[in-house]
Amino acid sequence: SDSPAVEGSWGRARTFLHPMWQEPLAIPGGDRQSPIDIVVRKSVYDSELKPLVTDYDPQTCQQIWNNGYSFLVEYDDTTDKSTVKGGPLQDKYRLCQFHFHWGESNAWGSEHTVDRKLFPAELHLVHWNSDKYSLFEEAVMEENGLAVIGVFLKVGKRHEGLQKLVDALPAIRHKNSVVEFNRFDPACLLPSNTDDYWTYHGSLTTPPLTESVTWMVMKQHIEVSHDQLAVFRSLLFTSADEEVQKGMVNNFRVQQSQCGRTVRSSFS
Ligand SMILES: CCCCCOc1ccc(S(N)(=O)=O)cc1
Ligand SMILES: [Zn+2]
Repeated sequence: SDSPAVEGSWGRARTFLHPMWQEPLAIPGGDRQSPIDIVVRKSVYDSELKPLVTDYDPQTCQQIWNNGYSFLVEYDDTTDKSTVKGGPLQDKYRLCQFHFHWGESNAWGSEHTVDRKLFPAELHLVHWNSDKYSLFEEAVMEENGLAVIGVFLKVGKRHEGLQKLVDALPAIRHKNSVVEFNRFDPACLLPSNTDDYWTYHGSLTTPPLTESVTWMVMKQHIEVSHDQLAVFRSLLFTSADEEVQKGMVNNFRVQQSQCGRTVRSSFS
């Protein structure tokens, strides 16, 4: 059927499969898709990997909006004001947005896993190669066009820096709602140690799924409170005019095969 609601394999119960998560049949190339399970003992320590250097300007924060898959905090990427370099990167990459993926319960929600360990949520800080390209939309199609920092979230103490963002979410409950959001420093969402990470070549985890991403997944997680995550789950996939409202949960992609790729670690 073409409706997003599909018959669950258990008969009567109906599961809502968000249109985006009906995996496409053919993917361009398709041998470096994301997310994957990071098998720690198979990762290879690379002493040439440098520490990550992030330089974010909170003034470049512009808006926060619900795009029907997640909520995005968008930054002004018309200049090199908020950037990442170093690590596995040869060039400088400009921050354009960050967003999260989470589950309906604290038992799952992350896109990447570490030795099959699931986290309740995962933060993605999305950057594009401004040394080689002039627009995100251009870089998204290119081999080394994007660099995404992944940070795992665990349930624990309240994250004071996150709260400003959590307080803005009720205003963007529905798909396509936007509110102005300024002066947010994404560095507050990074773990204290950003020297230890895994890196591999992969793809976007939502359409267009292009294989243009250098992934840098932080070894150290950050902690957020149960209540803060509950507000993420109060968002909706659907716009205000839709007859059936669907809670924005489980907005993660199924894991993809490693296809012989090597995951490198910056730590031994
Ligand atoms: C040409 C427009 C493309 C819009 C889509 O952009 C994305 C999609 C996924 C990711 S993720 N989950 O892999 O970090 C980052 C950015
Ligand atoms: Zn993402």
